Amino acid sequence: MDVRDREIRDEQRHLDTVYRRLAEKIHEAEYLMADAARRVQVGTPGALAERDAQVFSAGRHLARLNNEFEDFLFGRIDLLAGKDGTRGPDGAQTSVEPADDAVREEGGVRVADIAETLHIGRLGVLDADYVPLVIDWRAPAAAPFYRATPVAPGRVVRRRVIRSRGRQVLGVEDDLLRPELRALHGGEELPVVGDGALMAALGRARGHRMSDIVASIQAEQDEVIRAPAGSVTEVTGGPGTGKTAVALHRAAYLLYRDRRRYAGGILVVSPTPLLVSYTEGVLPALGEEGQVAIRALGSLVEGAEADSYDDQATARVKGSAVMARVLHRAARGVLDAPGAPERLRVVAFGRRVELDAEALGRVRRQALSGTAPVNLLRPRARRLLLDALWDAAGAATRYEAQALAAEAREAFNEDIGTEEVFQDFLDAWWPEITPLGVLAAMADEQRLGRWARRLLRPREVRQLARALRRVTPEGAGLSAHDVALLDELRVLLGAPARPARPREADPLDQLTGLAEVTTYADRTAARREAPEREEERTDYAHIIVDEAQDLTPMQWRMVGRRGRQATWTVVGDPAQSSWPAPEEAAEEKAAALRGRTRRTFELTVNYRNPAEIARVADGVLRRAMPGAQPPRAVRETGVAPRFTAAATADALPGAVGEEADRLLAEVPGTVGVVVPMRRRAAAAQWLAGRDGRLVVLGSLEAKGLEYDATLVVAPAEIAEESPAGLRVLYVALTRATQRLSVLSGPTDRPGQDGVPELLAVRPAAGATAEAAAGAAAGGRP
Ligand SMILES: Nc1ncnc2c1ncn2[C@@H]1O[C@H](COP(=O)(O)OP(=O)(O)OP(=O)(O)O)[C@@H](O)[C@H]1O
Repeated sequence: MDVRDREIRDEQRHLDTVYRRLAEKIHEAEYLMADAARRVQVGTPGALAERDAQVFSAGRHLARLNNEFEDFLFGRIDLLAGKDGTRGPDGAQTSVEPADDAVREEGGVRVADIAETLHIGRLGVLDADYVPLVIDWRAPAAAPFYRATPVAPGRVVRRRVIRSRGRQVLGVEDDLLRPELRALHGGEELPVVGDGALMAALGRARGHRMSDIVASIQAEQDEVIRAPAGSVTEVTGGPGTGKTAVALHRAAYLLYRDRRRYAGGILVVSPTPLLVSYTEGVLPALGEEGQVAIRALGSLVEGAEADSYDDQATARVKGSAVMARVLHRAARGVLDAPGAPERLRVVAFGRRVELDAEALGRVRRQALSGTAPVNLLRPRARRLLLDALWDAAGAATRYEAQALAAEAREAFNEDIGTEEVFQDFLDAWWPEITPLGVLAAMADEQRLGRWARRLLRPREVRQLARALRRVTPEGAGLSAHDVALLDELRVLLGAPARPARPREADPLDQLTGLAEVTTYADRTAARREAPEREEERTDYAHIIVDEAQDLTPMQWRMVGRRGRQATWTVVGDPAQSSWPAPEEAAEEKAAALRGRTRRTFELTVNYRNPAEIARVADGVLRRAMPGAQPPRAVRETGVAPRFTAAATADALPGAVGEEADRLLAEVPGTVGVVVPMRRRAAAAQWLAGRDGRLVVLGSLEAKGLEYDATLVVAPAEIAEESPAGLRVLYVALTRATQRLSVLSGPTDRPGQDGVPELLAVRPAAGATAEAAAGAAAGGRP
């Protein structure tokens, strides 16, 4: 048996022990649940509360244990003795530095004994004597697995990544962090097997779901994941540096550190529904089923769901901060609807009393003064109308005695206020306004023009009104930018009564037969929560914003409302921004983060793109943002990107089909075809009926996603779609993990080598001619 097989066999033994222990724990949890169920009949509140606590913790535990993990156990570290030998609650030594006598000299060789071996997995498991069989990856004792480097190894001698599926160990890969030592484990030399666990992970085929990176988190990423939750953790880094992966692992880490505070209270904001479905599986794989809300920007408002896209010019108008002022005027002005009643007539004191348009206008203005939400001002408007009628009736002069006047006034309010004529008038003159109702009113160019006076240009008014005409009264045809407007309007109008919020997913719900057993805690919580359901949820404890560079000012306002008390993790890359006015967004971002202190991190290594692809993308980055530093690609595949061309628009469908088929044949996993937004629907037809591994995307939809192979179609058109077009093209070019193919369209002007003009590598400032020539060679077919 060779060393590798022997090591695999040893790890298999350990995994078997772990599963035996897990089976015992599952058995225990089931017993506790059954026991609790038997006590359902006992009625005292104390007994109920105790039973509920027991059901809850047993249920949680059972749900997590039953979670089918692909690789429950994935790591191991072999450590020298710690400096002071103290142990933490998980049984592992806490000291990061080795003991002074951990290493000894023997005949000129430095020798050390392994004093502690820790296995790292998705959950912590103790044996019956409280000795750790597996350490949870988020526990402090697991940090050296991710942090140790040959420069700063701490106590770690060997780091091992264990590849397993279900209950079977498939392989091991070791890194030796203290190669200068002769390390002994149980008197025998510590073997080292294989290399490149990280490279193996990076090279694997991609599916339609993102995988977790728990077995190969790198040191700079681990620092972000475990950063203390205070204030704002801000992470920048180029494409493929793991920002999204790190953000999701951070959510799992925060839950582990302080579940009481964060359970159900973490919101992850993603730019598109595509990215939401791509990333959705990561947290369940980390054992955090249903604990975190991942939402697209277009799905943040309950009852509204974005299902269409704006062109860039319209998006610019809708996203701009000035919209907040336009909406403020619209929310108030919308009451002056065409056809609204212009006169109020009632009978008081036996004669007719009337308020004309002018008087009504005065009452309206008075009612609307200040900033209170319009729908909440109706009672005030009603009161002011009655005041105006009372005055118009000359009633004040009829009563000399004050007490008499007050009494008469009360009777007047009662009589007139309950009269049908008055109530009908109030309903028509001050109806309850919905956010969608205001958007519909804004689709009228004339009215919008009034509300946008001196805020928007006539061309922008026309554009905005036209775009809003697409939205139906039921809310179909909304874009993600409209949803931010709706959110703003909800605040300006005052939230109308909403359907009850669905209960947070609870691990207990996953247990068969328990969904119908409500617990004491549930019942009291439901009672406590009832009044809050009327309002929009604004109480997330932590908000994670992915692709933060793309949030418009209006979107920052929307997201900010959901985290007034929250701590934040904000990840993004300015070089990938498709929003053309970053300074404007920075202001609203600062307001959303409420001046909290920021801790910034930068990720520098591109784990997605092979160097050959990164070189082509970097050329575009230099055009898009001169001086920006691209991340460092760590892999080479030896395959250069391919450049082909369709000289005319007619040739495009055939060329796209041909190239897509070629890529499907070349890679085992997914193929993404990125086309200019306006060609999205057509391209889907060109490629209809192909393998399910193939996905067609508009340029703006590619954000955050990745594919084994990417075909970028008509790069010049993508670059010309908007002022931020070059950055959008940069995004498209950085999606592939294996192959990149670029198909020139009619406006691309490819050179002799087939490389479109935009992608031809220009020398970087200060670079030598040879270096530039070398880079260009990498980009040739
Ligand atoms: N430490 C790691 N081990 C294995 N794979 C990793 C690691 N870090 C990142 N990756 C992989 O690299 C790819 C890119 O990660 P991710 O999508 O999180 O990057 P990103 O910075 O969000 O990129 P973009 O800015 O382009 O959206 C993913 O496939 C991810 O699984």
